Amino acid sequence: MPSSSAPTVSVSGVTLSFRNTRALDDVSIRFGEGITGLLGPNGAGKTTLLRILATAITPDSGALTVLGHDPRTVQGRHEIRRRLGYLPQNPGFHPRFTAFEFVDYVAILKEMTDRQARHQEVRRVLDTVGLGDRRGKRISSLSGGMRQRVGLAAALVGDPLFIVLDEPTVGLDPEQRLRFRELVAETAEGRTVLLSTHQTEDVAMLCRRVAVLDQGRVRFTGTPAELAAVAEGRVWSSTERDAGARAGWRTGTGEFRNIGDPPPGAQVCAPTLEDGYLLALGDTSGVAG
Ligand SMILES: Nc1ncnc2c1ncn2[C@@H]1O[C@H](COP(=O)(O)OP(=O)(O)OP(=O)(O)O)[C@@H](O)[C@H]1O
Repeated sequence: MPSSSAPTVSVSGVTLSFRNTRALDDVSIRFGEGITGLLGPNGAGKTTLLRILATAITPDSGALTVLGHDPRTVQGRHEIRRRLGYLPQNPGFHPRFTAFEFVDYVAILKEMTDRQARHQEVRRVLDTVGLGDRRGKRISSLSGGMRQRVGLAAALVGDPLFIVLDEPTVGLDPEQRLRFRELVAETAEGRTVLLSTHQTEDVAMLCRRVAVLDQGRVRFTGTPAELAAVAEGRVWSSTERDAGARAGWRTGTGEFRNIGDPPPGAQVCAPTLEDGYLLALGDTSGVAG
């Protein structure tokens, strides 16, 4: 994916299967500094791609570099891990850990051996995510939004250059989502962030670039505005459900919003990112870039 800055992550022809499931099929994507959104429905392969980039698993074939290092080599994996912040979908918090203990534990795994410097860093990242005054609280006693912030703090420890966030806004209420997005936007400065989500709102509000993944394949890469433009002239309203539409749904006004190829004389509407995303799913004609 072209970017205004040089790509820091480059994935080329990556394929990975789990038994009979091809989770990723010839995936190529490049991105640089700033936040790139990885949008896709459940089972699209987002987590699998993130886990590969986080050096947790290795693809069956294809090439990739992260910050100039190849995760297929031992040395490359080591170099990437030293510069990586990873918030997995289920961070596996030990419920009896306090926020401080959990982030400290992650800092130890990141080889921060100087206890005093490490504790200072743990306090810094907990302050960054607004949990400085809760650091002694057990994770089991924190709200979902606060737990996600503990996860983000753990991803930020050690000041990583590449941050991977796997569906970080799932389960958050609208206010928590806003707060979390703000935090991610602030921490993305000067870093490469890859954020997987199935919420187009996350992408619209946060991302400089976006890739759509569906059934293990890249269906689109570009800017959020370019993704919305995929639906230009392909969204129309009608009073009855339009059987010829690829998809249609009733809106708050009682009218139907349809996407696909509009019939002659249709009342065409301005497209949204969501329309572009829905059209990009499973539709590669003139879309993948
Ligand atoms: N460890 C595994 N063993 C077997 N199949 C797997 C494994 N991990 C993922 N898959 C399968 O690979 C496909 C892609 O899964 P993946 O979790 O990467 O998708 P996703 O886009 O992250 O979905 P979700 O939004 O539901 O997390 C799915 O069909 C999934 O069932």
